[in-house]
Amino acid sequence: MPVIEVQHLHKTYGDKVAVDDVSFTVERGEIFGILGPNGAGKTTTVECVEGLRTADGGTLSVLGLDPRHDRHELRQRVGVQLQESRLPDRLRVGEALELYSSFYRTPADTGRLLDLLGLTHQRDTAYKKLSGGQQQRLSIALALVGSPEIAVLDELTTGLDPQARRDTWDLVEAVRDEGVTVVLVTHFMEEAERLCDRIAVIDTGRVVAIDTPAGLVRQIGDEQRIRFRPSAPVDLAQLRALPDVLEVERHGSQLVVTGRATALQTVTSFLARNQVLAGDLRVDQANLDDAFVALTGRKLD
Ligand SMILES: Nc1ncnc2c1ncn2[C@@H]1O[C@H](COP(=O)(O)OP(=O)(O)OP(=O)(O)O)[C@@H](O)[C@H]1O
Repeated sequence: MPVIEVQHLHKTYGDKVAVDDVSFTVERGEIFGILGPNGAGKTTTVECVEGLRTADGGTLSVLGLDPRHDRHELRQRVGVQLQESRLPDRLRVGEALELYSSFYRTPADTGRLLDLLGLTHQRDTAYKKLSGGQQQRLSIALALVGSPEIAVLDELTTGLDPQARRDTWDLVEAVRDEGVTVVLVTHFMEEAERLCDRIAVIDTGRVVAIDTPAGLVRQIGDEQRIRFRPSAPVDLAQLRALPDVLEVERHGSQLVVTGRATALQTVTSFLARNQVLAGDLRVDQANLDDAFVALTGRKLD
């Protein structure tokens, strides 16, 4: 049974339609991504799920509860990591965890949580002395301190350097391995691709696709792009006529061939037959970036 069911969610701010028509379900134990550009309506969607905002239309069920009426119960069972959360500068890590623990019926073991999030040595460190990555890890710890069944993490790696980002990804996987269902709001393609079991792609307040990362890429076909510099002139008409080749473009001295999955073998045999060498050969598979462009007609960043 799904732990979250959202159907035809609609939310406006004055005249502005923030969420037009969003539907999705999240199964227990998965990492579910909500991916889309800035302003797509991701945060508004999850805030309605958390009971922090009231939807204007649609139905919501979270752990069998209605966020509109059961906010207090949901707060005990859904951990929320807010975008850009800040704590008082002088509050120490251990103190913050003890304080937040006191809000919950079944608080987590804070020592274990510090250990899980790699903050054991920072227990007595004041918030303002923590690095960006450590502050982010603390905000995840605070989302988990009530032993939630679901954790909602919103833009959790924005502003982190690449290493801290990768460390945070490992942590999210560790959280899921503890049995927590994770809803991850992100506008980073790489993050969604690496972490999520399934992704809802949201654009201008609507869901444009829901699938696994590989499924989203499959939706746009298994095209590949082959780039090389031929050592001798190539007959482009013959190249275009090869099976599996969809398109051939010349970019200066480089040829770019777009083709189906087996196009590489076809193209390299053709070149060998014509005694042409393929210099600087590079093959790119379609990725989630290409899928996003195909689904929404524009790039994510
Ligand atoms: N409190 C508010 N009042 C008025 N408009 C708002 C409010 N909050 C969000 N919006 C607008 O609603 C739209 C959706 O915003 P939302 O924050 O849900 O998008 P998002 O996909 O989470 O974007 P971001 O990644 O930038 O947070 C945006 O156009 C935003 O400007």
